[in-house]
Amino acid sequence: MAYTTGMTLASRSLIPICSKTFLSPLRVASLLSFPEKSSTTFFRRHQIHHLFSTSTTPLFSPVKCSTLETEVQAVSRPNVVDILQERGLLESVTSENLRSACSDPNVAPLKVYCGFDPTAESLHLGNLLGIIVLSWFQRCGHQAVGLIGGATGRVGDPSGKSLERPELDALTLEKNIAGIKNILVKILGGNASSYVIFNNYDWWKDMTMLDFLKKVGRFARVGVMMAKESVKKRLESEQGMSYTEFSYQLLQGYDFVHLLDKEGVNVQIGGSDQWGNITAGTDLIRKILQTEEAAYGLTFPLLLKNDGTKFGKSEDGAIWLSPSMLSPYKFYQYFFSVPDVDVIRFLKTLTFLSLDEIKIVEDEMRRPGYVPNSAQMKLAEEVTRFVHGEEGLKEAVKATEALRPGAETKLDWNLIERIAEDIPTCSLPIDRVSGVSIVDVSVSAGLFESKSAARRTLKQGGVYMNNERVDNENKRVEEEDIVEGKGLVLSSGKKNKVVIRIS
Ligand SMILES: Nc1ncnc2c1ncn2[C@@H]1O[C@H](COP(=O)(O)OP(=O)(O)OP(=O)(O)O)[C@@H](O)[C@H]1O
Ligand SMILES: N[C@@H](Cc1ccc(O)cc1)C(=O)O
Repeated sequence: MAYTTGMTLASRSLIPICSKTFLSPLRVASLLSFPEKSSTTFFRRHQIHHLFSTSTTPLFSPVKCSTLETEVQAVSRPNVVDILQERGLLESVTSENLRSACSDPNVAPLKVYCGFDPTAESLHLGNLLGIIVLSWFQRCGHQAVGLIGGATGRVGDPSGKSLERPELDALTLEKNIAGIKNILVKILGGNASSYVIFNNYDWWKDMTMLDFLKKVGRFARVGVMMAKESVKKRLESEQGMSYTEFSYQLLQGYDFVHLLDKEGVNVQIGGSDQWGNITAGTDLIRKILQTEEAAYGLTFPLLLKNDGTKFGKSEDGAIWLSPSMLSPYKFYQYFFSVPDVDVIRFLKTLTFLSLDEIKIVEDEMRRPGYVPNSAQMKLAEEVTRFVHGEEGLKEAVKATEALRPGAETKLDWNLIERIAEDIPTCSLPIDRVSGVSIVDVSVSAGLFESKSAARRTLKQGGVYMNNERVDNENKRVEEEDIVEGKGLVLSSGKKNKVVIRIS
C-alpha cells in the first residue's frame, strides 16, 4: 500500500513503451538485451573512475519512434548515470547495463527507491544526498520512491555503526516516521514529478517467523552474510553483534524483492555504506524471483566534511532538514559559511546548477576583485530553495539581511521575533534599558563580558543597535530605540548578537 503518491494508480502498474503494448516493469527489464549475463559477474561491484567531465545534457527531449502502423512518441531520456558520475555522485553500480537501460527510449522509465530508517524526527544533510539522487532520476524522466523503514527502524542497520542502535519505542517511531514523510513529500513532490512513499512496516507487520524463514531465510547464504563489511567489522569488535542486527541485511534485501515484485521498483540507491544491503537485495531477487538483471543497485559517495568526517545525525551540530529542528535561516547560514575549499564540491553534489554554470563560479573565485562568499551565497540559495522552498529561502534571506550590521532593512518587532529563534535573547526590565548607557545595557545583555570590552569596541565603531552603528561612546538607549516598545537588537561583528526583550 502506497503511503503517499504523486501519480495515478494506473501509471504505477503499467508502463508504456515505444509501441502500443503495455508491459509490466519486470517484463520490461527481462526484455532488455544484456551482453554480460553470467551470475558470477552480474553482482560484481563496478567501480567508477571517470569523474567530473563538464558535458551537459538537456533534460527530456521527446524523439519520434516509428512502429509499423503509426508513429508514436517515445521519450529520449538524458543519461542519469552519466550525469551523477560527472557530478561526483556515483560510487558503484551493480551492473554497467544500468547506464544503457536508463536512457534507452524503448525501455520504460525506471522506478528508483532510497530507504530511510526513522531513527530521528528529521533527515539530515547526509541523507539529502539520497533525495538529490532521487530527484536527478525524476528530472531525467524516472519515478522516485521514498521508503521509510517503519520495520527496519525497529531492528537497526549495523552498516557503519560500531555499536548496536538503541531500541526506539513505538511513539517515537511514529513521530519520526511522520517527520521524515513530511520532508520527503515536500521535497520530492516539489516539482510536481511523480513519486511514491512506502513504509516497509506495511509488509513486515504480518510476516511470521516461519514465513520469513521459508520465504527469505532459505535463499540466504550465511557465508555471504558474514562477509558483508557491516558484519565483519562488528564481529571483530568487543561487543560483537546481535542476531537481530545480523538479520538486518535480509530485511532490506527482501524490501527490494517485495518492491520489485509488487510495485515494479527496479533500482535501489543509497550511500556507499549501503552497498552490502543493496546487493543482499539484488541477490535475493535473482534467487527468489529467478530473474537475471531485473533490478539494479547504485551507490553514491558519502558526503564528508573537509576534515573527512561524515555528515550525519550522530555528529555534533547536525544540519537538519526539518525547519522545526533547524530554521531555514540557520540552514542558509551553514552553506553561506562553508570554506572556499568545499564550495565547488558542494555546488556539484548538492545543487542542480549545470556544470557550465558551476565552472563560471569557479573561474570567478580565482579572479581579482571576487567578492568573498559569492559562491557560498549561490550555494546557500540553491540548497535552501530545494529543501525549504521559495518561502523558506525568502525567510532566510530576510533574516540574514536584517541581521547584517549596517543593513538598511528597517527592523519591526515581527522580524525581531523571528530572528530571536536563532540568536541569543535576554529579558531586561525597562528601567535597565531606557535611559541607560549602551555600555551598561550591552554588558547586562551578555554581548560583552566587561564594560571595558564594550567601551573598546564602541570606540572602534564596532557596536550596532538595531543594525545602526553607534558612533557615540556615551550613547544612552532612548525610548524611540526600543522597537514598538518591545525590545531591540544589539550586535558587535557578524556573529555576536543579542535580542533584548523588555520584560
Ligand atoms: N554523510 C552521508 N552522505 C551520503 N549519504 C548518507 C550520509 N549519511 C547517511 N547517508 C545515507 O542516507 C541513507 C540513510 O542512512 P542512515 O539512516 O544510516 O543515516 P543516519 O543513520 O542518519 O546516519 P548516522 O546515524 O550515522 O548519523 C542511506 O542511504 C545512507 O547511505
Ligand atoms: N538501511 C538504510 C535504510 C533502509 C531501510 C530499508 C530499505 O529497504 C532500504 C534502506 C539505512 O540505514 O539507513
